[in-house]
Amino acid sequence: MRSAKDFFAPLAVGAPTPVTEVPARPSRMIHFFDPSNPKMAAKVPDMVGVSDVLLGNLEDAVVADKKEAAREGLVQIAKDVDFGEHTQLWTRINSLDSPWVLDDLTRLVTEVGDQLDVIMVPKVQGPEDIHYIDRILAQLEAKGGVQRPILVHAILETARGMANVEEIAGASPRMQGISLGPADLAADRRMKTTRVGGGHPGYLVRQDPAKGLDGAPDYTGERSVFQQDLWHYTIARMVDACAMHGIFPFYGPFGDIKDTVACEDQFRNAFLLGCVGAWSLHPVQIEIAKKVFSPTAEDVAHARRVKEAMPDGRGAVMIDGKMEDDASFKQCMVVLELAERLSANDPELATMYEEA
Ligand SMILES: CC(C)(COP(=O)(O)OP(=O)(O)OC[C@H]1O[C@@H](n2cnc3c(N)ncnc32)[C@H](O)[C@@H]1OP(=O)(O)O)[C@@H](O)C(=O)NCCC(=O)NCCSC(=O)C[C@](C)(O)C(=O)O
Ligand SMILES: [Mg+2]
Repeated sequence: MRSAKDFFAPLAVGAPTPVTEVPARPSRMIHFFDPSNPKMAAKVPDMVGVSDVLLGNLEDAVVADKKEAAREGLVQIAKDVDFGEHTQLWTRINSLDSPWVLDDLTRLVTEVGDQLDVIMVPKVQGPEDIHYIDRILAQLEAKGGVQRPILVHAILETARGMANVEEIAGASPRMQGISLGPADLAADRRMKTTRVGGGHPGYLVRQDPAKGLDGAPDYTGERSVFQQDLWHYTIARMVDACAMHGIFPFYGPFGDIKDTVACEDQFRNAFLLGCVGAWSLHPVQIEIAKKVFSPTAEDVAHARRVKEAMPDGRGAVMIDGKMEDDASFKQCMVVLELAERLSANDPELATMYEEA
C-alpha cells in the first residue's frame, strides 16, 4: 500500500500530477464504436455533442485481425475530430493478458494522450491491475509530454474483480469509475444466462398459492410471478465501492438492441441505485440513456421546493403531506446538483428544468 502522502505524487518523472478529485463531467452514455469499422468511424464527428462520451473500442467485438486497424483508426479520429468541451473521448484497451495491450497503451498515450480523457480497462481482477496501469500510464505520459493525467475506468467482469471491487475503486487517484460487464461476469461466475445484461424470465418470485375450498393451498390455481433483477446485488455493491472512493458507477451494456423498453427499465434501475450512466452499443440507446440519466422535471421541481422550504438544510417540514428533513434535503441536493451539471451542457434540459 502506498503512503497516503505519496498517493498524489506522479509515478514517473515528468508525468502530470494526479487529480485530487475526479471531475464530475456529464457521462450519461458511453457510446461504443469500432474505429476499424468505416461506417461507424464516419459517424463519430456527427455524434460529438450528441453523446456525452464517445469510446473507441479496441477489445471484445473487434476481431483479432482488425486490432491494429482499430488502434490506428482511433489515433486518426483523435487527431482529426474536435470533440469540443462537452463530449469526452475514451477508449477500451485490450485486456492486460492480451498480445495487443502494450501497443494499445504505447501508441495511444504517446500519440494522442492529450485527447484521451479516460482509458477503460477490461477484466480487472484486483488493485494490482490498476497499479500496473497507473505506473505504465505515468511513464508513457512523461514520454509523450501529456499535460493532464489520463483517468482510468475498470470493468467489473470477473468473480475475483467483484470480490476486490472496493480495493479496485481505491487503487489509484486515476480511478474515474467502474462499469458492470454483465456478459463476461456471467460467464466467469458460471451464471446460466446467455443474455448481455438485462433480466431473465427464469429469475423470479412466485405468489403464494391461494387456499382451496378445504382451506389447503391450491397448487393448481393461477399465481402471479414477479421477475427479479439478476444484477441487483452486483450493481448495489459496485455503487457503494464507487461512492466510498469518490468515483462514478455505471451500468454496462444492454445487448437486446431492439428491446428499447427493457433497456430503459434496466438503465433506470441502475440510475435509481446510484449509477451516473450506461453504455450505448447502438445509436438508438443514446437517447434512452439521455432520458433515463437526466433527472425528471418533476423531481427537480420537488427538490427545489424542499430547498426553498429549508434554505439551510436543517429541521423538519411538511410538503404535500410528506415529512422532509436534513436527510431528504441531502437527497434533493443530489438531484439539483446533477440537474445543474447537465444543464450547463444541454440547453434543452436547462429550459425544461427552468420551466419545471
Ligand atoms: C450491435 C451491432 C452489431 C448492430 O449493428 P447493425 O449494423 O446490425 O445495426 P443497424 O441497426 O443495421 O445499424 C444502423 C446504422 O447505424 C450504424 N451503427 C450501428 N452501431 C453503431 C455504433 N455503435 N456507433 C455508430 N454507428 C453505429 C451502422 O453502421 C449502420 O450505419 P449505416 O446506416 O450507415 O449502414 C452494432 O451496433 C455494434 O457493433 N455495436 C457495438 C458493439 C460493441 O461495441 N460491443 C462491445 C461492447 S459490449 C461488451 O463488450 C460486453 C462486456 C461489457 O465486455 C461484458 O459484459 O463482458
Ligand atoms: Mg467483456
